[in-house]
Amino acid sequence: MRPIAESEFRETAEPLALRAVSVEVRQDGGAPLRVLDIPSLDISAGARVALTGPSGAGKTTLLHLLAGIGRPTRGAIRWGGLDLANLTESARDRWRRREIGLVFQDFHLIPELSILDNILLPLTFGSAGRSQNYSKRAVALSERMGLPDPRRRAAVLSRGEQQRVAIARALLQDPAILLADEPTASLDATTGDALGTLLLDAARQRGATLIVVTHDPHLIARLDTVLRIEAGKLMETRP
Ligand SMILES: Nc1ncnc2c1ncn2[C@@H]1O[C@H](COP(=O)(O)OP(=O)(O)OP(=O)(O)O)[C@@H](O)[C@H]1O
Repeated sequence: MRPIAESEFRETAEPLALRAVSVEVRQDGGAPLRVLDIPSLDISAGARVALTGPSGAGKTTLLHLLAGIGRPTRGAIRWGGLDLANLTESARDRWRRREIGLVFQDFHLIPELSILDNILLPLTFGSAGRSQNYSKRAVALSERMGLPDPRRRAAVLSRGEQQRVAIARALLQDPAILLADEPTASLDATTGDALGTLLLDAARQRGATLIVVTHDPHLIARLDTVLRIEAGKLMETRP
């Protein structure tokens, strides 16, 4: 375990390599249950990847590992030269804030805060500060997402609107890595397609790596690679 130097943060996307990664959990003190088992996985920098598979297969577990949320029981998760499994929790937190735009399955919004303040939330924890530029960018993102008045509280938003706030927040700092857990799940087909376009455009313009957990066939068809997980194992890949 070691701290991380600021010089190790990257401005450009890096290839991803998993080696002998497994995750085991213990339920009610019973025997360890292996929920993820990936001998090897390589994803090139700037790739646009769909991660699919049945409920409980391990998709969210994998996405969280890639974001440095938790560590694998065994194995290496390397973004470029940086192995997340070797970092302390606080180093992983700082790395995530700098490098990752993450859309959680359950959004992680703060209900009492406005749309705008939720979009700006990552700056509260980072060193970037809440500059005028970011406020302008947050308002612009909110508009592009078709959200209502950005002063409205998150508590009163529909699920689909909350999902759009979560996506706007992930795009705020123009990250080199975009990870999204079912980002179109709460949306009708038209809005889902529009948000898919926003995510894909954001990734393309930035040259970011985009990895999306999704069951949405329209979104899957627009991504370059499909990874399928069943019972914690990678089953097939396209192309
Ligand atoms: N901390 C934990 N303790 C016990 N079981 C866990 C833990 N974390 C994950 N699991 C189990 O690991 C499996 C994979 O969960 P995960 O949330 O990654 O699945 P998923 O493919 O994202 O499912 P869904 O599509 O329903 O969101 C599930 O069976 C889940 O119950």
